[in-house]
Amino acid sequence: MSLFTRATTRQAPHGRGATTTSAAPGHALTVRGLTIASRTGTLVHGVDLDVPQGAAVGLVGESGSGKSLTLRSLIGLLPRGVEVTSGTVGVTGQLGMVFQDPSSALDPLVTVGSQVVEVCRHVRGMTRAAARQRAVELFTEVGIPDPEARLGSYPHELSGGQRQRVVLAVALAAEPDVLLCDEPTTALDVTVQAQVLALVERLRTDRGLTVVFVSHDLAVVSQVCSTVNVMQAGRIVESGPTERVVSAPEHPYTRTLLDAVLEIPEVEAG
Ligand SMILES: Nc1ncnc2c1ncn2[C@@H]1O[C@H](COP(=O)(O)OP(=O)(O)OP(=O)(O)O)[C@@H](O)[C@H]1O
Repeated sequence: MSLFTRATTRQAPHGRGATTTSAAPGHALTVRGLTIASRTGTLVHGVDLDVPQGAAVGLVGESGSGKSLTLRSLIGLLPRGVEVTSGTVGVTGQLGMVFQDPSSALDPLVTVGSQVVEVCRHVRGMTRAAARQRAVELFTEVGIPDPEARLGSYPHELSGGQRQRVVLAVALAAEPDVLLCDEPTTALDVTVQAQVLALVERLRTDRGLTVVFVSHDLAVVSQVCSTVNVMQAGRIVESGPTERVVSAPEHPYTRTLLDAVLEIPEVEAG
């Protein structure tokens, strides 16, 4: 299942060393000194993050820089053997998570409609009929054509883009306030990726959702996020408004990420 939610007031299993509080006023998330370690050593070193309510904030860095662990720790989903050793995580509202690969996020043996219905019933306490109606509404909201008919489809019967839309519908079924997105478009081709990014942006503005968006691709993050945090080797090395970070990067590593984006040849539309 791709979705995990929790209430702020409940203690989440961040790890032995974490303290959970409410976020600073006006913020959905306030993270201070987040440190994550495994037996082999420290993987994330004292990360600070400020995510204002309703904003889209990006976390960008190459593979292995610690983005996923940072995101997963917020929702208590660190892998076995990895834990938060110190830090404060302030959360206001419910968190929902969308993972990179829609094929593994969805159960291949259950129809996509049932996967949304299950969340509506178990997280929202809806009756079966109300949950089915809600599933149709959510499929419509995320742009799945012929939503009633699509409820009965299995994940393999949908395109990659449609599967990621279903994953978003499953996440939205729990009515989260904050959507944590871990490379949600990486498995998609460029055109579909742009559509899903536009959808995330629309959901943010229409629903007033807060979005935390993780990607290795600065170009992708800059399409969605007004603020970006650049992560290298478990540390945030630069943060700021995306426009400033992209136009006048201060850290050499950010410049390297930008160069990587600029080296990609432009593809003609059409
Ligand atoms: N289960 C684990 N046990 C031990 N070390 C781990 C575990 N998972 C990740 N790591 C290590 O923690 C570091 C950060 O990993 P993380 O997955 O957060 O990076 P990332 O920036 O999200 O990269 P990717 O985009 O490839 O997932 C890496 O050095 C990785 O090898």
